[in-house]
Amino acid sequence: MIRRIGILTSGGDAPGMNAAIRAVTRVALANGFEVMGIKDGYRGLVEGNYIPMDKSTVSDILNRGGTVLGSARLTEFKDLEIQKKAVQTLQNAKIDAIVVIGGDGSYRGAMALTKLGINCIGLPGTIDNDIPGTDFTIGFDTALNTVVEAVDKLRDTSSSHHRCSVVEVMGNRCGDLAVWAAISCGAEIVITPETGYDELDVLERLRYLDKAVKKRHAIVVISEKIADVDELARKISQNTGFAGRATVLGHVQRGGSPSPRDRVLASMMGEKAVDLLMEGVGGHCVGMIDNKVTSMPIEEALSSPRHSRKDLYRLFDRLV
Ligand SMILES: Nc1ncnc2c1ncn2[C@@H]1O[C@H](COP(=O)(O)OP(=O)(O)OP(=O)(O)O)[C@@H](O)[C@H]1O
Ligand SMILES: O=P(O)(O)OC[C@H]1O[C@](O)(CO)[C@@H](O)[C@@H]1O
Ligand SMILES: [Mg+2]
Repeated sequence: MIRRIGILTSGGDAPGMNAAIRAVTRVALANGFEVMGIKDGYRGLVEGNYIPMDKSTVSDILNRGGTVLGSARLTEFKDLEIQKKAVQTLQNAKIDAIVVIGGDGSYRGAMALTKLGINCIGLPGTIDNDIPGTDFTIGFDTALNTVVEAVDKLRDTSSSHHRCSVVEVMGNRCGDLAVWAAISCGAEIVITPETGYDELDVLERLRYLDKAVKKRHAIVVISEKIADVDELARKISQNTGFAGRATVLGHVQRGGSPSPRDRVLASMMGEKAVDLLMEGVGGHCVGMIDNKVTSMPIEEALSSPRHSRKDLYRLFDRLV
């Protein structure tokens, strides 16, 4: 019988994590559970850094970016001995179950704890949209809005100066932020882990857009960890009619007030997490698939292939 539920946020923070914390807390309290907030992800969990949560603790956080519980990366949490220590600390604090809000790495920690007897439910909180088992992660929509706003602004100035803006977006080896932004902004080129990267092709295409199509500007949206964007911008200036400029959007993409869509997604997922724990389920993650809140074992989610994005890339190609 579960009496006290813990909540933690782990990995890179994402807008909407607070909405999830609020939903888990309020639904759990309404069902008669006690709730403890665990600070700074698995680090706070191991150190016993816990705070009691009541209804007012989660007031005024729905609209706030980041995570009020703090987040961290603790590599040592992969170690079985550390996990056992964490379980002991949780038992001392009488925490019987945990909702883990984070990415795939955080899910693995949740799976490990469940195997050691603490039922955990994972909620997908990351701007990268790189977690299998859900169509959308909490934070993706807000980050996409941030990227689109920035690219729209870059387009204005690029157009005035006959420039090509190379915009690097996050994604941690997942191209979703880049391709969704590229479609939303009418970018000329998108480069992601899915498209691959050939510098000569990019330069040739830009020369064509300049000379044949007579574009006043060009936008290249590129996922992080693929190329040195300053170097690419230099090559564009040297080898095409555009002056190249690179912008790395960086951590600005992780902040900001969550979009209504992320708030609702997080709230629905938070509710589902508590429902699952009440049913005695552990080691599952919550997802939104075809507009329905679902759940599946974390193991299954992490081993299933990601949905194909072919349709999105085909659409992009047909629109340029
Ligand atoms: N295999 C694992 N076993 C146990 N714990 C893990 C494992 N992998 C990661 N973790 C824990 O989860 C934390 C977060 O993982 P990671 O840094 O991969 O981020 P994430 O949850 O994938 O989020 P994001 O990628 O969006 O930033 C790690 O610092 C570690 O504490
Ligand atoms: O905040 P950090 O540790 O620099 O991590 C950055 C990484 O985290 C994310 O923002 C979220 O996973 C990735 O997009 C990015 O690669
Ligand atoms: Mg990850």
